[in-house]
Amino acid sequence: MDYFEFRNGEMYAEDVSVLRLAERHGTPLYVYSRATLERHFRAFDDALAGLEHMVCYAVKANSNLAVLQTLARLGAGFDIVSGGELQRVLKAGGRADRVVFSGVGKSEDEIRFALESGIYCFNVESEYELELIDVTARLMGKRASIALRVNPDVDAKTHPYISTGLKNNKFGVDIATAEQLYLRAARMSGIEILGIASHIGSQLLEVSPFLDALDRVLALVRRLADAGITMRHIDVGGGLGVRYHDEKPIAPADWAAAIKPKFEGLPVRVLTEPGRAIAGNAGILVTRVLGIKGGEDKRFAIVDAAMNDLIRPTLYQAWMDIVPVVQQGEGRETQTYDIVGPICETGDWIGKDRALAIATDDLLAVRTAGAYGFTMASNYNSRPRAAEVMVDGDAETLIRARETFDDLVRGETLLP
Ligand SMILES: Cc1ncc(COP(=O)(O)O)c(C=O)c1O
Ligand SMILES: N[C@@H](CCCC[NH3+])C(=O)O
Repeated sequence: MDYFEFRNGEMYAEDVSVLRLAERHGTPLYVYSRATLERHFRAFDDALAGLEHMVCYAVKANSNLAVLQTLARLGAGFDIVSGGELQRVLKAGGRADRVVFSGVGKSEDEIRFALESGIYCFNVESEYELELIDVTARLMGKRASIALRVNPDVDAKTHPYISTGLKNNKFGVDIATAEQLYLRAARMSGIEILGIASHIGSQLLEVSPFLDALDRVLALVRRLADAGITMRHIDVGGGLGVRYHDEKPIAPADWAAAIKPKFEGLPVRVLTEPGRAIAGNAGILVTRVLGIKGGEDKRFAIVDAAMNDLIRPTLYQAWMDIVPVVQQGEGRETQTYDIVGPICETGDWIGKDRALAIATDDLLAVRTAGAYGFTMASNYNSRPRAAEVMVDGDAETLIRARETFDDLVRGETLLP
């Protein structure tokens, strides 16, 4: 559910007209709803009530500072995958001691920055990384808290590009060899073992892969306990899906109800790292129809948003809902369009074969664009990145200004 609704045929973001937002801030424009972000975070937090837990919002989904600040104020933890994301969390007022640092390729600089900042835990993804964290921590006179991110080899039944927990995915430590690595870690003086993590993929629409992965993780937890290594937390990774089209997402409460019995009698803290399920439906991308071309065989609506603004359709053949911001019948016949951007790539499309009653200058909203929208944007074709606006009730704040042409050449040097 979200707070983008139609009133008298016109789309509203909470209590603000999307048409007005586009007039004020131009297009393409990302619009976020603060109430939606808050409600989704609370849905996870409430669902895990009764268990000691920490909901670590996956910053990669949407790292706008105001988004992070909104969640930090609710007491969120954060899942980061780079030093840049840590910087953003700290700048937004997030607490370092609620940060877990995932990612397959942490650099020494990033590890040092995380240790200096006092993060809660590194999710370690390989033996060489464990060694690097150990050495770095010792040189700094510190001990690094870690969890091993184990790869449970479970099919999450999602798009191959966003599956993370299969043996042939690059993520994590093979669960079969993890016990040996824990035993090594236990002997490292720069390392303190805190827990165990796994992550099986994103946009998951079934609970069973979570349960399969958890069973494998818990079997390892028991073996480790026998070896004298106790886990203080278990990070149950795997991102709940959202509705882009006709998917039936799992509610956080149902997910929590399914996993809770597994933790009965286990004195551990439960962590989870939702990104898309918190931010996805909290955002739309507003774009203007620049013109229409083609005829009977093929019609294109050229819009001012492109794959540099929203790459999900191009990258994953993702279906994203596209709706007119103002539903107006007059002078508009419903036709089938490919909705394409101005970028010089055949693959630059936002939607294909969409039946829409639209005309030049109309505004369209791409729904469920709050996650992996702006964060995956680029300057390809030297296009300035879009502005971002946060709506809160009937108030709005420009939380990131549109880039200018000057921004596009800033920081570069001509040869002498
Ligand atoms: C380790 C880790 N944490 C969190 C996420 C966020 O996933 P989602 O946005 O599906 O919740 C991902 C993405 O797959 C991930 O790999
Ligand atoms: N960027 C992906 C999800 C990646 C999840 C992170 N491992 C998407 O837009 O669906």
